[in-house]
Amino acid sequence: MASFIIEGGCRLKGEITPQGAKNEALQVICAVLLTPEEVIIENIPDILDVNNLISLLGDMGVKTSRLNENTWSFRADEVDLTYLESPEFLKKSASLRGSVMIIGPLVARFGKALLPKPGGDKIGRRRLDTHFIGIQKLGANFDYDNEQQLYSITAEKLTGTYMLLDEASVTGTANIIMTAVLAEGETTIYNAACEPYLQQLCKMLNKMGAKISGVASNLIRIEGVKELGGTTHRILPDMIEIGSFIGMAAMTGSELTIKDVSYDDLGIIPDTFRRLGITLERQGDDIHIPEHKEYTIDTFIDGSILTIADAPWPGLTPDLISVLLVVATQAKGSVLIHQKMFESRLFFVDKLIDMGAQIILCDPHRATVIGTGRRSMRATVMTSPDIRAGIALLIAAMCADGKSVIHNIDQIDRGYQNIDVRLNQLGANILRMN
Ligand SMILES: CC(=O)N[C@H]1[C@@H](OP(=O)(O)OP(=O)(O)OC[C@H]2O[C@@H](n3ccc(=O)[nH]c3=O)[C@H](O)[C@@H]2O)O[C@H](CO)[C@@H](O)[C@@H]1O
Ligand SMILES: C=C(OP(=O)(O)O)C(=O)O
Repeated sequence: MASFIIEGGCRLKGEITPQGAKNEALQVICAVLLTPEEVIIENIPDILDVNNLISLLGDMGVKTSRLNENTWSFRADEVDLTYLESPEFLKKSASLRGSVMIIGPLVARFGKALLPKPGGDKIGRRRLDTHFIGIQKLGANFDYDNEQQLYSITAEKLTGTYMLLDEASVTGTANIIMTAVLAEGETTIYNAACEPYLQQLCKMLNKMGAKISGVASNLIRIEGVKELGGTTHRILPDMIEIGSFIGMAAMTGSELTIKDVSYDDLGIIPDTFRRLGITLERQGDDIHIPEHKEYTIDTFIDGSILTIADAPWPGLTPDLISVLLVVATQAKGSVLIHQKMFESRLFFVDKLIDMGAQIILCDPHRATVIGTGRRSMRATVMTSPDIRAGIALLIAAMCADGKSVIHNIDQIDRGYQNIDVRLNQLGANILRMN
C-alpha cells in the first residue's frame, strides 16, 4: 500500500495545467466499442482507473495503441465476446466503476454483455437500477446471478422508446445513450444527466454518425442509426481537478495560475469557491488565484449561514464537496456542507477534527464547518478512504504544521495524474513511499 509523506507549510507558486477529465474519459473510451473503425482520443489522463479500462478493452480484443503521452488510438474490429466469460475479465471489470459503461455499447452492437458488480469508491450505496431499467426499456433482458454477483444482458433487437429516468444518473445516462444510438427508431430520455462529460460523449457520438439532439439538457432525443464510424475526440480538462487546485491554492495561501481550464464548462464551480470568500480571476481561459492571507465565507443574503450542497448538473458536482469542506476550515465564518447524493463520503472529517479543524458532523450527509481563520493544523497519519477525501486530506496535510502521512494513496492515483510530481514542481514537499 503506497503512501505520501507530506511536509506541510510549503507555499506553491506558478502554473499548472489540468489533466483530461477522468469521468469523461471513462465514457468516451467505452464508446469506442460502438464501431469497428478507428477512434482517436486526445487528452486522456494517465491515471489508474483509465489505464485499467484501456487494459480491459485490450484484453477484450480492442486494438489499443498509445500515439503519444495522452493520445490513444482504439479499433474495436475484432472484439472477443468469449473473453467476457473468463475469470480474468470478471476480476478486472469488478475493480472499477467505469467498466459499467461497456454494457450499453456491447448490447447495442453485439446484443450481449456480462458484468460483475462494478467497483469504484465505497461512498455509499451505488445502485445501477437506472442503467438497467433504461436498457431493458429498449428491449434487453437482464439476469442477475446472486451467487456470482454477475449481471448478464442479452438483446435480440433494440427499439427506441420514451423513458423518464428515476434519477439523473451520470453513468446511467451514458449507458442508455450508448445503447439507444444503435436502436431502431426514436428514443427520448427525460431527466437525463447532462454533465459536461455527457455533453462531450454526445458530441463524439454525433461525429461518429449518431443523431442525438437536446445535448446539454435533461431531455435527450436519439434517432437510432444502423452503424457508427470512427472519429477523433478531445477530452475536456478535469473540472474536479481544477476545483481541487483552486481549493489547494487558497488554503495554502499560494498564488497559482491554472491553465486552459475551459472556463465556460465549469458551470457553478468558480462561483461556489467565491462564496467561500476565495478570489479567482478569469484570465482568458486560465484561472488566476492570488495569494490569500485570509478569506471569509459569505452568508445568504438574509444573513443566515451559507449552505453548500451538491445537485445534478448544472448544480454543484458532489465530487467537489470534500474539497470545499476542507477549504472552509481555514476560512472565517461558518458553512453547512450538505452531501446529498452519497451517504458515506463525509466520514473523513474525523481526521480533520484530529488535525484541529472545528467541524460538527451532524449526520452522514451534513457537516457544519466553523471556520477559524488561518490557524495551524496538526500534522497526522491518515488513510485515504476515497478519491476525493484523499485529495482533501492531501490539501489539509499541505497546510498543517510538520510531517503528515497519507496511506492508501492508490485512491488518489485513481483520479489524479502524477499528483506528487506536479505539486512538487510548484513548491510542495510530497514524498511517495511504495
Ligand atoms: C465514473 C463516474 O462518472 N463517476 C461519477 C458518476 O457516478 P455514478 O454515475 O455512479 O453516479 P450516479 O449519477 O448514478 O449517482 C450518484 C449518487 O447520487 C444519487 N443521485 C443521483 C442523481 C439524482 O438525481 N439524485 C441522487 O440522489 C444516486 O442515488 C447515487 O447514490 O456521477 C457521480 C455523481 O455526479 C459522481 O460522484 C461520480 O464521480
Ligand atoms: C466517485 C468518483 O469516482 P467513481 O465513480 O469512479 O468511484 C469520483 O470521481 O469522485
